Amino acid sequence: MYAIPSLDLPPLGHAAGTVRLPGSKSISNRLLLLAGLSQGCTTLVDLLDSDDTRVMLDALRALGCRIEQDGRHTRITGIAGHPAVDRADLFLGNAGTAMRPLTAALAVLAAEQGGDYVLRGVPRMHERPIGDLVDALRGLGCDIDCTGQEGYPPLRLRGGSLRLDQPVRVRGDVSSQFLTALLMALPLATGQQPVHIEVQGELISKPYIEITLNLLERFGIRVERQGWQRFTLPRGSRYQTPGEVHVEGDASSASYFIALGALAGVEAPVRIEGVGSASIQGDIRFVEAAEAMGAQVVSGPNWLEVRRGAWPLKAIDLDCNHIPDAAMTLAVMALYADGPCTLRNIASWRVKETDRIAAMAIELRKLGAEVEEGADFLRVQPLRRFAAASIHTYDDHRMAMCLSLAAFNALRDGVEGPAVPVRIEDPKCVAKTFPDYFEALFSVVRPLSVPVITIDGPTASGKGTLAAEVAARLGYHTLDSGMLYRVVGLAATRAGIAASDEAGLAALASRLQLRFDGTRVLLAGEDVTDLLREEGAGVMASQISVWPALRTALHDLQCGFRQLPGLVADGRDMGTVIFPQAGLKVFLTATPAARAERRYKQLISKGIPAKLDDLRQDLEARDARDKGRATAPLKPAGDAILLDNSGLDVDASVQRVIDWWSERQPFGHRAEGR
Ligand SMILES: Nc1ncnc2c1ncn2[C@@H]1O[C@H](COP(=O)(O)OP(=O)(O)OP(=O)(O)O)[C@@H](O)[C@H]1O
Ligand SMILES: Nc1ccn([C@@H]2O[C@H](COP(=O)(O)O)[C@@H](O)[C@H]2O)c(=O)n1
Repeated sequence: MYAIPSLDLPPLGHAAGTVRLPGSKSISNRLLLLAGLSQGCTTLVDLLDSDDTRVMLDALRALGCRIEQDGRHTRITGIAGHPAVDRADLFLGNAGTAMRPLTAALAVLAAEQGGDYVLRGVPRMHERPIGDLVDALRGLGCDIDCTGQEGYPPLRLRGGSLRLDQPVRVRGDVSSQFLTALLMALPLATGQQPVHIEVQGELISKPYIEITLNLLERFGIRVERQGWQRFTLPRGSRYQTPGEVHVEGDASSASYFIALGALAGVEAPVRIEGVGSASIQGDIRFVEAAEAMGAQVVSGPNWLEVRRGAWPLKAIDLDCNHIPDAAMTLAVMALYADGPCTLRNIASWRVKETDRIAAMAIELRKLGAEVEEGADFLRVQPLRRFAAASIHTYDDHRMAMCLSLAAFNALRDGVEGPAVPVRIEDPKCVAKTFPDYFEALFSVVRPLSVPVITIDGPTASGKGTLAAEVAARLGYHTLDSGMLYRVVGLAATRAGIAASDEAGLAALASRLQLRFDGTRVLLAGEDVTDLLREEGAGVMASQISVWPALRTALHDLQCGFRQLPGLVADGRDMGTVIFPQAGLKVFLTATPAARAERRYKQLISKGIPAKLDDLRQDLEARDARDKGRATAPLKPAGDAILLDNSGLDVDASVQRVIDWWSERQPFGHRAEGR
């Protein structure tokens, strides 16, 4: 996950390959609550691991459920309808799928068994209406206080007396989650008689109710329904664990990769695993909308393969009531259409993680699009000239994931102006449902060009430290090229290959069994990181790095580090030889005295004995050899910026480089958090 203030997506090209989806959020949180209320142990396989499921798990633990997690399996021992505590203060973040059903379940439990429960969340959760559910529960006899603003969380649930002679009445035209909450909670009240629910108004998002009914049935609760207006929970309904349940992939999350296939699956399809034609999720019908726009889709029970069909995409005018979450993806696909796209019946977007109609209109306009917004619709004109935009994401995972699709602007035929990057602010908001979304995206797209920053300079000038910090700030990969020469030196010593044997060293380099595990370097499976950092390894590296054949043998390996979303490479010839097209080249220096002093402190702090004078002599000898060699000598690239950090600390050096990089981006000032 990219826990950085913003993530820059360079213009992206064709896509191909396989993505495995995380578990469905809607199914995960429903299953968790049902398992938590059941008697006995339920094993959930492939449960979504995200912010929203974590708050639900925490709440269940607080109520007395035993939870064990082991790889793909989550085992929940339920409370059999009897919480271990009669008081709890539960924090539910911004998870509507936790807040609504827990409100209903705990309100009923508090009324039946006594109790005092507080449910709260992040500030946005306290702006998301829950009044219709509270009214329904109050009508049932539950005692509920809205402790902030009436009709919104936080809520305090403390007792009451259930009145079951009348049907429970709930509005269905704002959010179907209120009905879902009642359906999941009211089996708790069926001890003496059946319980009836009457929906007032036209029920929206019916597919989500179908998921609820399907999962209730797996837990032994057969709801009788008359149309979509009246539901009956039979007398004596009891949650019975089905034992093991597999959580299918998230169909809303699939929408981004379905769109990806429609936009960029040109030479090969994008394969999506975890969800398919047998899905019980309503958002699987996003496939039909994508097909209407021209996508070519083939499917199996739990997989989809999508490739580009019509191009540009075909404009649509669609009632999106049946796919409220996935429909957001259509708003960005509309930029690539052959005419205006109209998405109708999307009023529920206004009460989601943010007001999604307003947010989508604002952000699409930043890209240059003409957008018309109404109370319950959005009309988006296709875009010929994309502007580089810094996309605000409103703490809304779907805004981040949808708008990432704007980075495919170079693929639009007849697009005017240059291909532009897209900046996604607060990219970690995807943690709500798809923590590794950007990693998954990067694994299947081919970039037009991956941004590179090079940092070259003499020994102990701080290149590695600077490169690592800059990369961490930007979410980029790193290449410590000196490490590659060091590892060849170590392998050569072990294999008895002399430092003078150019051909032997080159052959050795091309068959190295190297693996990187975070910052650790594994040579034929052995972790040699600490050995490589020794000064002797640096001196050996400097001796062998003079050989052109060895440098050639390592060339492609180094280029392979250039991966999305970007690379910071440090060494001696990064800017001059390996990445001559880098977007920013820094030549980092410091006085020999400063460098020797730093290296001395570095070694001493690791408990390695060292003498300052010897270190200075060694590094000056190494500099001379690196500068004096015929091939790829140490020198600044013609277009490098010189940075002498003798008097700058690490933070100041990092800030300089970030500022230089930001100046070269088309977004204005870098977003530094919100
Ligand atoms: N600006 C700085 N001010 C003070 N100390 C620094 C600065 N930059 C780096 N250092 C320290 O200097 C030491 C050497 O830094 P680092 O290992 O990053 O250098 P390097 O140029 O990558 O070295 P080498 O070429 O040997 O790989 C480290 O202990 C690091 O913390
Ligand atoms: N791009 C590079 C990087 C390093 N070298 C040689 O390796 C030696 C060790 O490098 P460190 O950065 O890890 O200290 C260095 O002295 C160079 O001789 C190189 O040639 N090209």
